Amino acid sequence: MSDQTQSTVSRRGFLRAVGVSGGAGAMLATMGAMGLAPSAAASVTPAFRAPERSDFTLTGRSGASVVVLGGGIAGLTTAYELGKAGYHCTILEARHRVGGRNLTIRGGDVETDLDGHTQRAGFSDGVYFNAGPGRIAQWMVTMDYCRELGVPIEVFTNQNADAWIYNESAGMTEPIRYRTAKADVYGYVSELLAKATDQGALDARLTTEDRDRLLSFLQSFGAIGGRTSDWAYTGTNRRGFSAYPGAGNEVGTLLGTPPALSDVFASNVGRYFSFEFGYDQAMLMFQPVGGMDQIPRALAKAVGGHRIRLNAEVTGVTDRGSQVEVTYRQGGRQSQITADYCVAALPPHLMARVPHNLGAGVTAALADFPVTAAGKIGLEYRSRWWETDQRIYGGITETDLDLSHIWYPSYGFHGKRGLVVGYYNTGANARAYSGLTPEQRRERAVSQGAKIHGDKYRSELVTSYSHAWDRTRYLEGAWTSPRYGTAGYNLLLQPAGRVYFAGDWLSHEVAWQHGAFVAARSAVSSLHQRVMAG
Ligand SMILES: Cc1cc2nc3c(=O)[nH]c(=O)nc-3n(C[C@H](O)[C@H](O)[C@H](O)COP(=O)(O)OP(=O)(O)OC[C@H]3O[C@@H](n4cnc5c(N)ncnc54)[C@H](O)[C@@H]3O)c2cc1C
Ligand SMILES: CC(C)CC(=O)C(=O)O
Repeated sequence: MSDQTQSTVSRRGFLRAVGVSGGAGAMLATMGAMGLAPSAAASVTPAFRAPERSDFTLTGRSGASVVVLGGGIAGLTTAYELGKAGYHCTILEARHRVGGRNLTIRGGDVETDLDGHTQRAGFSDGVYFNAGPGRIAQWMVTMDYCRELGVPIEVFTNQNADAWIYNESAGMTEPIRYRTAKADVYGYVSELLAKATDQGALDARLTTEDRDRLLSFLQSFGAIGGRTSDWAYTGTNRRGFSAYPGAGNEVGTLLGTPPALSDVFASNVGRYFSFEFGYDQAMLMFQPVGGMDQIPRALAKAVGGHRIRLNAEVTGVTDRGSQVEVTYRQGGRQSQITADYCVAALPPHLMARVPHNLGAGVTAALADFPVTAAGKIGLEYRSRWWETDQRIYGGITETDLDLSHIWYPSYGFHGKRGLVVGYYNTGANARAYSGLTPEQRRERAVSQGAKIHGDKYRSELVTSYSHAWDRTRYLEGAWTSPRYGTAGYNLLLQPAGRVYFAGDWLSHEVAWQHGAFVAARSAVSSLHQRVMAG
């Protein structure tokens, strides 16, 4: 999904979550962001409460049997929650490990993709690479599962004033720090708006009181001069220093004067600023200590290893009326399992290919989820030069290169080695990388990243591992774009006979584990209600 779509959806989602709709909500959010007087807002604003802890329990117990297809977050959660209520669940997972897209790569891990490229990760002890999910927002139910399952968490730095922005297509030859880019963009935008306001251009929209409040807000927001200096932006220490202030009379050396207004806008650095406003990407964000796969590992432990069959590829689903029969291939042999119910938690485009007797409408609906490609590379370095030489401790560098984003680790600060995510891209950029060999991907990522970070980006590199989600067997994509509101989407929210569906693709939080958790809860609730009704 595009950044624009993402942020539009994000804002709408936020307002809906706090029970504010339409123009009033937008106005209040804008006023809040501007720090304007809340007097009018207070009378119409419901309390802006954070979502409370969201633990889940089914009321009543059952000994019914359930076969769960897929051991990703949704499949594991299904078995975990039903298991708490007494059900007998068996998970069939095609891969050699649970977790699905929640995949953490460590030294010694071996993965072969659909093109036959085999990679054995050579990462050092203690170094890991989250090839799929990397961050969790505070409000997400994922946090509740971490708490309930005893998975320790730590802050994931999703935004860093000292990380870089690099827009090669705008003619930049040097990266610029986020803090510098922000100071200049906010400064010039504030200057323009203050001038327009003061010259009366907005009088139809503003009362005299509004105008004064807006001008006062802009002065502090953009660090601009006052009326006597025509609200000019001339730079500020928010841009940073080339030599930071020190002892005695060392006042420091400011990072020069800002480029001209027109050059700042031409550099297009401002396109990245809205990211951190997203309700799903705003700091603080979190990650499990030791790797994202601590979540599926903990779920699998709670479910019980004896209930999980790995390397078990589902090959058929037949609803027999009073039971469901599932065939699967494991160790070169076809096997069969029969249960009272089935929860299918496979990616929809793959479930569509599994032979079944649930009807052509179900197949058509499952096949109607457009799939997005995404890819990441983990680059292990023998030194943490981004911390020692560039003073970047976590966070993300944004670029218009085809590598898109570079992530610095949010763990192991000041350690000996560390892992940088050298690209995290989607769509056409991801497909361009997934069509390469792992060696070619690494070369492309390193030669691009070196434009921003210099020679050490290559010379300090020890080893790498890249993951192409569209070329990953049993997943064949990073996430889908559901066609919400269509008959097909709604059909899959209902059981097809004794078969229920679950996965992030049946939620409004696609591409987030939160979506997989809540979709599993929904399927489980619906199944349990039916069982309890007898
Ligand atoms: C690059 C990337 C970045 C992401 N970033 C984040 C993030 O920062 N934070 C976040 O919370 N989420 C993130 N996500 C999304 C998150 O990974 C998913 O929402 C979540 O893991 C989906 O879980 P699921 O159980 O619905 O599906 P899946 O993980 O797709 O599980 C489906 C399972 O079915 C199995 N399967 C497939 N075919 C068969 C078969 N025939 N028989 C048996 N089993 C089969 C698969 O092996 C898999 O285990 C990201 C995803 C990607 C790819
Ligand atoms: C497209 C994003 C929403 C995927 C994701 O969950 C993430 O990288 O944070």
